Amino acid sequence: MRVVVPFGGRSPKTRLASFFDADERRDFAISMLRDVLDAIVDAGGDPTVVADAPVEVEAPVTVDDRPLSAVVEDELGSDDPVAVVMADLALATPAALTRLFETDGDVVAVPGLGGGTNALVVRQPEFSVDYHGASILDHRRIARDAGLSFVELDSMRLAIDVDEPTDIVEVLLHGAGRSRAWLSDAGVTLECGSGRVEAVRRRR
Ligand SMILES: Nc1nc2c(ncn2[C@@H]2O[C@H](COP(=O)(O)OP(=O)(O)OP(=O)(O)O)[C@@H](O)[C@H]2O)c(=O)[nH]1
Ligand SMILES: C[C@H](OP(=O)(O)O)C(=O)O
Repeated sequence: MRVVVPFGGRSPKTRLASFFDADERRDFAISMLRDVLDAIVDAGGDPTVVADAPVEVEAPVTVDDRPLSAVVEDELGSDDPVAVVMADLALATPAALTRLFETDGDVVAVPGLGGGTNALVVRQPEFSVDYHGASILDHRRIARDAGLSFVELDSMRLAIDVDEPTDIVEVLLHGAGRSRAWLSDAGVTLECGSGRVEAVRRRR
């Protein structure tokens, strides 16, 4: 399946600014992108990165600096199915993505923690995207208004997009690829106190 991977590489992961400076955030974002691309290829997908600035990865990259929804919208609209998988799904595995690609429905969506839409499979050209905010609600409505079936996939590995420091905890707990290694190299570890487990950074 054709898989579009949007990547905002100019100023990524601003919500992690309490942990990482701008260069580090870009480096970490590229590590996650590479993990996601590997998982897509291992799941039999054919990825294209649609980025707002050039980035060197082992997949074709289209550079387009228009807003996210506009660039993804341009990738939809054909009769062939297309998937959209966000670049910050550091826990994505081939098995989780295979399940996504094989789930039936005019539109299959993986809700992200907090209301986003972490992944989509679109099999009907009448669907359109509206990202940001609680986009899962918008995507449900857009599908319903177009008379399309909208199937939501419950997947822990695809529901966690790495936006906030609490998401870093999940990468340290469950991650295996470059993203987890990058965090360890940056001195980020888990701190288990009396409350919820936290990520902390020991600066060197
Ligand atoms: N092509 C493209 N992709 C984007 C853009 N903004 C975000 N993305 C991608 O869309 C997905 C979700 O991004 P967000 O988590 O909302 O944004 P972010 O810039 O990575 O992080 P924040 O600065 O914390 O909002 C990720 O794959 C981003 O790389 C954009 O303007 N253009
Ligand atoms: C782009 C946005 O991502 P989030 O800000 O939820 O990470 C969304 O999924 O609508």
